[in-house]
Amino acid sequence: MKVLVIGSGGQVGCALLATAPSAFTITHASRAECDLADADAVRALIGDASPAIVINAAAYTAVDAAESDEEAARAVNAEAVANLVGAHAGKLVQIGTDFVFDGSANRPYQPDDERAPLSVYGATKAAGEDHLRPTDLLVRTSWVYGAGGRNFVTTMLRLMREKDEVRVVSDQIGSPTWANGLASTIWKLVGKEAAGTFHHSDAGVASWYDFAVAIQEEARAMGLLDRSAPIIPIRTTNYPTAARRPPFSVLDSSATRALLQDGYTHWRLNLWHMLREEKALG
Ligand SMILES: NC(=O)C1=CN([C@@H]2O[C@H](COP(=O)(O)OP(=O)(O)OC[C@H]3O[C@@H](n4cnc5c(N)ncnc54)[C@H](OP(=O)(O)O)[C@@H]3O)[C@@H](O)[C@H]2O)C=CC1
Ligand SMILES: Cc1cn([C@H]2C[C@H](O)[C@@H](COP(=O)(O)OP(=O)(O)O[C@H]3O[C@@H](C)C(=O)[C@@H](O)[C@H]3O)O2)c(=O)[nH]c1=O
Repeated sequence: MKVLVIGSGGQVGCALLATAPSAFTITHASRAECDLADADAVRALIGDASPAIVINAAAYTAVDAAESDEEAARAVNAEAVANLVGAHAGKLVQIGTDFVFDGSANRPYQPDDERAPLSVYGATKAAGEDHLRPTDLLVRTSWVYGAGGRNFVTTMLRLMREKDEVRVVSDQIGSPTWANGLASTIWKLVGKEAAGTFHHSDAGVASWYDFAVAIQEEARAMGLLDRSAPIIPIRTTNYPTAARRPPFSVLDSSATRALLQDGYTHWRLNLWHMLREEKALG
């Protein structure tokens, strides 16, 4: 079966290419090959590739920059999804975010829970979800990181090498998720011909502070960091950002796990796997 992976230069796009099962014939396109905001370019790409399934891993993911760049964020996160649906009669697989929720829940978010995004990024991603058809597949995930990508883990490793101390918010709770595990779940859902909305996050919850502490501990243990910087827990109000973020955005992935009949992997174990890959990249 022919699958076109769009956004192949991003961290999830790379992970999808790295984990693609041999049963699928993969073609892929990066931003340089197709600007998703250009409806004609999208039509041409899909016409040339003639895939059965399109996986869209491209997005405007700069959460703070989106607050002052709404048009560009909407073009990629929402209008491009409409362009893809318009150009492709077969299944579209779209990747969604925990940031469509406002974080006021006192239990993990279910796929059909009400969305109430706090940020432009979250709002434009929610608008993108609204373009999907019942036959399409939406996989929402959270706090994604992959080796070689731009993400919280690689930012922390840099700050821990450069700074005398690192201050990290301890009052935003979520589930860090390894891009490779997410990609494997997407391929399994595609293999099962799943449609509708599914959640996939790694098991366990953490604050960004907890995550930073684990990153330093694991990176020190495997020799990826040769010094430790004090990590100071702070409140969100003491780390002002352009975008508001949900204080609690844990996703309930149990329906996904039940359908796939596979287990959860704890985020800390997947962090170790990612750091091993990061070390191998040098
Ligand atoms: N990162 C995270 O924590 C989370 C991500 N997600 C979702 O997962 C998906 C993948 O994210 P992730 O891999 O982390 O993000 P990345 O930022 O690593 O990758 C996104 C890719 O999209 C490309 N892109 C941006 N604009 C366009 C455009 N106009 N046309 C074509 N390509 C474009 C980027 O290219 P370039 O680099 O050249 O700009 C980049 O290669 C997204 O839908 C995101 O919303 C969901 C939850 C958490
Ligand atoms: C770099 C840094 C960030 N922070 C805070 C800011 C923020 O509240 C939190 C995470 O920061 P980041 O900007 O790295 O991550 P952020 O871009 O908010 O991550 C989000 O990205 C989008 C794409 C998603 O879909 C979400 O699931 C989520 O992963 O940590 C600190 O407290 N100290 C620091 O030194």
